[in-house]
Amino acid sequence: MKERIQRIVDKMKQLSLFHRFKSLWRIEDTGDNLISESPPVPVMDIFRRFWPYARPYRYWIILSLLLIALQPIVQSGTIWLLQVFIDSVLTNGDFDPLYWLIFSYLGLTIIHGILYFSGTYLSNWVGESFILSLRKSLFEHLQGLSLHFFVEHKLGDIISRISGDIASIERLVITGATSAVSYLFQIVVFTGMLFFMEWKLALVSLVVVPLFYLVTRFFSKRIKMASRERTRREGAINALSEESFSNVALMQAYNQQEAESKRFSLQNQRSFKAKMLKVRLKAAFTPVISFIEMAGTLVVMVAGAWLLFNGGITLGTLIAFVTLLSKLYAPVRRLSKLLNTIYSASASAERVIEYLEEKPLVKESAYALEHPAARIEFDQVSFSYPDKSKTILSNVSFQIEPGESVALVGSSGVGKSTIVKLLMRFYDPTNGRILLDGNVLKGLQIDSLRENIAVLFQESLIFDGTVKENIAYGNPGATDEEIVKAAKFADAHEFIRDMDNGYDTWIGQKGRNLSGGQQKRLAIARSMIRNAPILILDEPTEGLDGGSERRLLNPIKRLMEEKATLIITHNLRSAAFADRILYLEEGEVKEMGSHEALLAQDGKYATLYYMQQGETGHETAVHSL
Ligand SMILES: Nc1ncnc2c1ncn2[C@@H]1O[C@H](COP(=O)(O)OP(=O)(O)OP(=O)(O)O)[C@@H](O)[C@H]1O
Repeated sequence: MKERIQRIVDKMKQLSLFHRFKSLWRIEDTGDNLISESPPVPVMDIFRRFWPYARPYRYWIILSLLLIALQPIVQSGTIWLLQVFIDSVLTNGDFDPLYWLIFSYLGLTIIHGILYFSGTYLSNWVGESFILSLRKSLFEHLQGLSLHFFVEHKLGDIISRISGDIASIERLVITGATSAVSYLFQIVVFTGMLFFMEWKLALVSLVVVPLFYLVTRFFSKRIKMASRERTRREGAINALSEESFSNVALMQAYNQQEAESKRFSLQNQRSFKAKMLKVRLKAAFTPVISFIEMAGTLVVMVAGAWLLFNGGITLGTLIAFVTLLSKLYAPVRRLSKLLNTIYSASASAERVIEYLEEKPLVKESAYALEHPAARIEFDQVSFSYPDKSKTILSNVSFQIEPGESVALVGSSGVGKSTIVKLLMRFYDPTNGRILLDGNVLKGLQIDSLRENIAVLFQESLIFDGTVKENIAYGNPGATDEEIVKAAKFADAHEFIRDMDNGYDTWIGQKGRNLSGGQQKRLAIARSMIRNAPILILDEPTEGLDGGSERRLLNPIKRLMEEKATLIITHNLRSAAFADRILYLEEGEVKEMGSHEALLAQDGKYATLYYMQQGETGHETAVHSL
């Protein structure tokens, strides 16, 4: 016998049945962290964290609870009317109460309808208003985070948290809390009635309460795990879709559709597995709870029968007790199910809390700078990116006087764009100071600093809107005349006029309906209309052919007039017309001076310059301007 059992156990091990059964209820660790898990937060802390958003609606929540609670009372009234109808009208043949019975029945049905409509409408209104204010505040919070946050996090996942995860929190804070209150209320009332009816049997019926608790805890924990996995995978699916479709040209040009589909399917399969685990858990939960309920009822019936035969209670009390017990189990079951919903919603809440806890890297200050002359000074500035050990800039010092232009040149990755990011306060220096008109940048209100800067990014950032809207982005209060003037300055007026709807032409997502040069000129017009005393030009002629480049140089020079300008460029023809040039190497300023002075110095700048001239094979465009 012992051997036979051992053989069965061995066979089970061989088939790894036990392991397979266990793995049916677990999330397998795939080690794939496309979107990492958010830190766990206890449910009560989540509730406390989000309650302030629901607080303004607390009286409406109470009213909707009342409306919901009144509905079963009215329904019970209609059942009572039916009883009166059967007992008085049908059984006794007394037709007197018939008229008031009919009117009362109609009246109660109308009242029930009104209660149902107002209760449903109000509870949904409260829920949606909560989502509205939470989503708005998360959006505003994210807008205030540093650029670094958006470098570190996937855009698709951010969108998935703003849209899907936010809505789940409502199920926890509003629907969850209000339903929990109403179920608890029913449980307290029914338990009180059971004790009032027969306290000994009531005590016996409580035997299964710890079982309810343990089973619910077991399932809730696993449902939460599955929900965390599911929301994480949904974030990954969004992130992959966003990435693939925003690089659709690259994907198609390199025939990467299949590889992208594989990556996408993998995340979908993991999301599917997590969802199926959740379904298994939820589907298994209901029969397990029913089994406990039945066990509780059986225990009560056995104890009741014993009490009945020993003269402790009457048969009527026993039947009424068991009927009432089944009424108690309904809210208990609902409460247990609700706990599962709350735990699964808490997985989404953790993802939102993770973002809400993020703080901007740069601290805001109160001092707003008005109309600066724009004298910029970098004083022994050193910098490393957060959590990175590599020093990107070390002891960089230079000044830009009002109206002066300075070009930053040097090989790729030397830290030119990083200097701009520091000037715009996307980051603060690790050491040293940056000053504007003698004020340390860290002590200035960020908005007031950026209001005084017009920036022409390397990649012309065009958004889905009209030509007019894209130019006016630099100064939302600009008049039509000012927009046209800026476009003329930027040599953009001609091509805009030739478009189907002129300045009202829709230019499509990321300006895909425009050529590279046209996008650049629109971006110049936008910088122009800002009329800020500081100008930053990041690779202004990058990616343009010689003709387009020459056409752009004039508007750029016009844009630079009377502004403190910082130009980043690899193209030394564009650098040459700056008043001063800073040659950077390994995060340090190696040479500084005018184009002519640096050529006379015959150092690294001069070598690079002559090398480029040799490559392009023609004289500097500067002299031809
Ligand atoms: N967000 C970031 N986190 C960590 N390192 C970064 C980050 N951004 C840039 N770097 C690193 O900082 C260094 C300087 O980058 P930066 O963009 O300033 O160079 P650059 O001189 O402007 O280069 P390019 O001429 O190619 O545009 C590079 O080594 C880059 O890898």
